[in-house]
Amino acid sequence: MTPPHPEAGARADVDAPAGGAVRPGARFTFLGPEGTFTEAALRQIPGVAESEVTASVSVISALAAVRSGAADYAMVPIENSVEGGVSATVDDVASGDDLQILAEVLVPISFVLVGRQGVRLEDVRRVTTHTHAWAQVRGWADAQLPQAEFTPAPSTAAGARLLLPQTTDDGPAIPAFDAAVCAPLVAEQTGLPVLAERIEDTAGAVTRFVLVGRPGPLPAPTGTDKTTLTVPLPNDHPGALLEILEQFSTRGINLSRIESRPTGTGLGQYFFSLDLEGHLAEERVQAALAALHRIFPGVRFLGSYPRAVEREVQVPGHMSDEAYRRGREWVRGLLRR
Ligand SMILES: O=C(O)C(=O)Cc1ccccc1
Repeated sequence: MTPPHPEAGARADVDAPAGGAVRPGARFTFLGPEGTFTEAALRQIPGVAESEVTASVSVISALAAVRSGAADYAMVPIENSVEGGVSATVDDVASGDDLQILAEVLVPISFVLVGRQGVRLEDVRRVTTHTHAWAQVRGWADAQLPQAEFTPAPSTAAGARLLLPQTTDDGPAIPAFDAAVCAPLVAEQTGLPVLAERIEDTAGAVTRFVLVGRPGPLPAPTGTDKTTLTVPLPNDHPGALLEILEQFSTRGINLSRIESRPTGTGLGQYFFSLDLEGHLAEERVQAALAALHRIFPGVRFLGSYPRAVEREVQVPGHMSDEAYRRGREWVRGLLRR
């Protein structure tokens, strides 16, 4: 198992009472199979070791299992410090039945190249792995494996398993791939030989994973929280992006991620996926969301949850809950005159 990142951590608590994150006896799923970075993220959630855990073959099927009730929570990758957003996750949570993020987990990422039995580094021609892993080793592969052709796999661990001895009805078959890029743990789990270690182009890369459930009570505010939203961007609304940003800026709300994604309905149709620093329990966050909803009724709330890296949110004095309350009371007083 990948050791926890020094800054990693998730405060979802399986024993948490109502208002806490994860229910006891919950069933979990993750982007599998055994040995993915996503599994390493899931194992950081307290109580998972004693819970029912099943592997899903893709992000989409993990989230579908939560929507259908086949699982209560899914761990999926959402963002990488080198490669950016994981589109399968960002897009899937933005449409269909509502889902809710309950926790985030950071996992440090380092890759090895494993080979099928008997293959040497210089013989590698066909490589497979997850597209996000390939994007993070492309420079190394260009230099060390200039002849190699890349084919995407559903996950790093799924790609590595394609190198194991295969048998068909006609007897043993040579695997379709020579090598795969995966976590060091997968080499231990499968016994596949390691052809090269630490092959990532950028040392210190971190992937952010989210634990997703069906809509329910919010994890309690901790003072170091994040809220995730998606906002459709009407293309007949001049200044729409500026108006979205203004709702946060005028309320002193910092954004920690913002990315645009095509809606898939036609060229020029986009939505924004963003994380803001703060919790829905805070007045300034409520005010920003209410304003966003007036202007963009399609805004979707995807959860408020503790940040993996604790960093107290600095709220300007005039944006505090107390300042909002005083303002409201003053106006009410005027109406009572
Ligand atoms: O394929 C995996 O192991 C995953 O969990 C997805 C992924 C791939 C590459 C970097 C981080 C996460």
